[in-house]
Amino acid sequence: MASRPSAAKKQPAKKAAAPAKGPVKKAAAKKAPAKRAPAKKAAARKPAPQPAPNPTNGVYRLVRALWLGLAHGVGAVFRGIGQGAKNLDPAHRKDGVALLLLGVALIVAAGTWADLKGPVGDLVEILVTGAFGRLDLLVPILLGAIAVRLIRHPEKPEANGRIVIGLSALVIGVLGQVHIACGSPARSEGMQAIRDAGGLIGWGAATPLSYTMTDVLAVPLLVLLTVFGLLVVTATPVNAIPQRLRQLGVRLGVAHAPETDEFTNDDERYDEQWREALPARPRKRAQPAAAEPYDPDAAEQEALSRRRGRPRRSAVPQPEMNRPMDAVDVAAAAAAALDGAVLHGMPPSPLVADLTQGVSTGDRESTTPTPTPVPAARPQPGKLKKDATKAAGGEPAGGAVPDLTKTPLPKERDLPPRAEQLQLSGDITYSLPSLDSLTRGGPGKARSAANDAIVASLTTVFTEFKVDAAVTGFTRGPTVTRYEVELGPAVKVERITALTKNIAYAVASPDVRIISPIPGKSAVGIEIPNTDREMVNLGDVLRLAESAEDDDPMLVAFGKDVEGGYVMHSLAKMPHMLVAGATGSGKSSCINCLITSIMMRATPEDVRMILVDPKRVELTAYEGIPHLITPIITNPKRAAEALQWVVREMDLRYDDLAAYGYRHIDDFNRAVREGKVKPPEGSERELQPYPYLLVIVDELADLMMVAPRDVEDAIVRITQLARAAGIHLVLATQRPSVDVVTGLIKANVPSRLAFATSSLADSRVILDQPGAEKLIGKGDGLFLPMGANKPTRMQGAFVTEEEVATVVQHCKDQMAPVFREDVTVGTKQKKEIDEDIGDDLDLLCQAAELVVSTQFGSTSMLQRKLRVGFAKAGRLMDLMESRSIVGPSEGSKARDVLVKPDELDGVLAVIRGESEG
Ligand SMILES: Nc1ncnc2c1ncn2[C@@H]1O[C@H](COP(=O)(O)OP(=O)(O)OP(=O)(O)O)[C@@H](O)[C@H]1O
Repeated sequence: MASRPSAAKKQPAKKAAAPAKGPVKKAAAKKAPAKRAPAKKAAARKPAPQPAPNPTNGVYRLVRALWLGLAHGVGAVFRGIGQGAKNLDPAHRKDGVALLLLGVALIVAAGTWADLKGPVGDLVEILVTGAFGRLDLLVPILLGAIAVRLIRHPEKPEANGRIVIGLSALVIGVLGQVHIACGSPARSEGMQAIRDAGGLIGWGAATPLSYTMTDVLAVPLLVLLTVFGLLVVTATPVNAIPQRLRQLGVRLGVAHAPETDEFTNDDERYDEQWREALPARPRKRAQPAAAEPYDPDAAEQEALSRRRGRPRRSAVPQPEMNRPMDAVDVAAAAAAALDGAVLHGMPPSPLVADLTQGVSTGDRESTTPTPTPVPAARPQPGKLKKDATKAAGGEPAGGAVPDLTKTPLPKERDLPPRAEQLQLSGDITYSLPSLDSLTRGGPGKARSAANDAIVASLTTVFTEFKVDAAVTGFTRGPTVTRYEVELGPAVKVERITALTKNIAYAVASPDVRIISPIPGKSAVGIEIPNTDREMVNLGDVLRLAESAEDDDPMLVAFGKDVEGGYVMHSLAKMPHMLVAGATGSGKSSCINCLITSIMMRATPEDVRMILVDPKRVELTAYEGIPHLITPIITNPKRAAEALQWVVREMDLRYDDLAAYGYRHIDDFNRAVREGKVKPPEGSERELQPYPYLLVIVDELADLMMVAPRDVEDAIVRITQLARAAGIHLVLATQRPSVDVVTGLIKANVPSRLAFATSSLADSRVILDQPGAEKLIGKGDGLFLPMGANKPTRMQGAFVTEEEVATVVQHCKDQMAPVFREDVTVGTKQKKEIDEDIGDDLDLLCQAAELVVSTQFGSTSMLQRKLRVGFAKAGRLMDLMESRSIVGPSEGSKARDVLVKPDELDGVLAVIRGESEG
């Protein structure tokens, strides 16, 4: 009814405008007069006040102008202050609020506690006592507490809302109860009666409840409100109350602190052990941004430059340059230069080498001629072991741990003093298992009735929803078929994606995945699981690799993609991979395929493996294969140690690469095979090609639980550098959460294989995109190799336990594994360093080495060579005397040295506390 007159009013205006402007302008013409009409009316009404008496007109204008000027001025001042306050540092603002609250608390305290007189006192009584009743005394305390909290925790603004809500509930609940407890005075009894009870707040909270439900129900409800307020203020969920009470009891000293978590203890103990065992290497963390695309070359270059940044020292000793050499110098230089091997039949010591190097790089200028440096001979590990054993009175020093890798060298040398490489022992002729040991599958179905039925269903859906699209073909993979849909002109791709649920309904499968577009085609792909899925046999994939005559030993079979092509990749090019998916999704089968592929295609000379299986049952089938360099590791702590060993191995390989001038282990190996590289003269080392080292971890989460920092550090270090050293990681986990697959790990592991995940979040962690949550398990995977930005869907290959057993037996029959004993013994023995050595362990070792290798027990030599004061040198001498390394002092004469150079290793082991255990 109301609209009708206005429509009627508009009508004439429209008509009037229409003939002049034409139809296009109709709308504008329609609106404009309608809007203007009321304005005109107002204008017509306005002139009424205008006729002001003429004589006062000027004064009126003046007063108005003055008033407006004043108002603008005051407004500008306040706006300026407001703007200034906005620009104020948030910390100052918070402090200001807190101090303001403190001031208010002070005033309220004066008004309520001290009965302040005057207008402020009256105001406090009206506002505070009026609102809070007899609990007004608590208001200053409350305000004070809030102010103190604001000052102490300004960084937690998110808690403010919670505290306001909690306090409000608390105050209302308590005051309501006080009101009821004081006899529920009504408004009619006067304001004083209400002030003597719970105040207006109490009255407001209790009266409606009492009125509608009687006091009997009102009180428990108000108690509940109070409890709620208390819980909110203290941020305590109801189920955490016992724990909070226990904590409170512990704080008040009436309860005992609960036992610390076993893992925490373990972690601490483990960290402690590593701190003891590892050389003091600065704990540097690489910080590649997780979001940045992985560039292995850049990462490697960066990591390499960091390595090169560290001072390098020559193993070749150089005598001191700045003053005439005395007898001591000559003895020290000669012992080190001739490497002890000539003089005393013992290998050179890295410490001595470093010491002599330190002598030569003094900060003074050279004045004396330098003796010709003699290249240092390389030590013989076998011999070293024997020596270490001998020194500790016939007991094996440091267990069966080979010396050179057990105590990682603190400094880099041009040539690592070791001859031990991972290698096949003897002249074994190793034959690879025959492909016949793996079952042969069929070629795979090309088309089935199920596919035709789905094409029909899709066509029906498009027709029913009136989408101009048609299925133009499909490619059938083992698990899913991808139907290609071409759209008509001007049909949006979104119309297909919007139909996902309808398509899923029509084909009776929830796992419909839409790819838009199919890479390289102007078509939308709809992946729908096959009702008649097929298995992909590992043997079939490997047969293809064989026929392709690709002899890369690291080439492994992954499965078959949705277009029916076999998926194979070289792990050496990946260069590190993350395999993740929910339990039962097919990870272990994938790992089995990887290991079996390696066994089928590579000799232990080509590829060596470290298998980490914290679940204990997944990889037991591979126990004893010759490709292993250590028994399968099931203890997560040992696994963490093994990763540290891999870092050391990588460092040693890099040392070789640097020393012989190669950039990649493949080039070095080729040169070794062609006899192009020779060990330096005097070295007894026999150069061997380095095998690839493949480290497979079947549950990363278990490792990350035990030693997250060390594992992450090691993984990051390995993944950054190991590519050129021929070391590759495969990390599998069924818990792809951010605390397991951390940003750092992700940023350095560029190839990802996702099997079915339980959530979209997991898919994002693995692939940085959704998709894996739509996979259907049992080997259905999305593969994102390094450099690709769209994952490929594939069905993982499968190898049966019997096939694995046959291949393993073949390998085991040919040779036994040659284990490296030092892989997991890094910290096996708890070190017991004598108390009197204290922090001087390193110095003492250096002193012992210097004295024994020079056979010269002089305190002043220690002073000079170790650059320590007289007191420290004397103390070192005393420590050596108490360990029977040197004899007693004979005045100004040098002391007798009681240890022969070939016993030095044992003595050092004893000093380091490694000989027992
Ligand atoms: N590629 C595959 N082809 C066919 N079936 C498979 C494939 N992969 C896995 N399956 C089936 O799924 C089952 C579970 O696979 P698998 O043990 O590899 O899962 P998982 O992800 O390792 O689980 P968990 O983490 O619990 O060990 C297997 O027993 C097998 O029947």
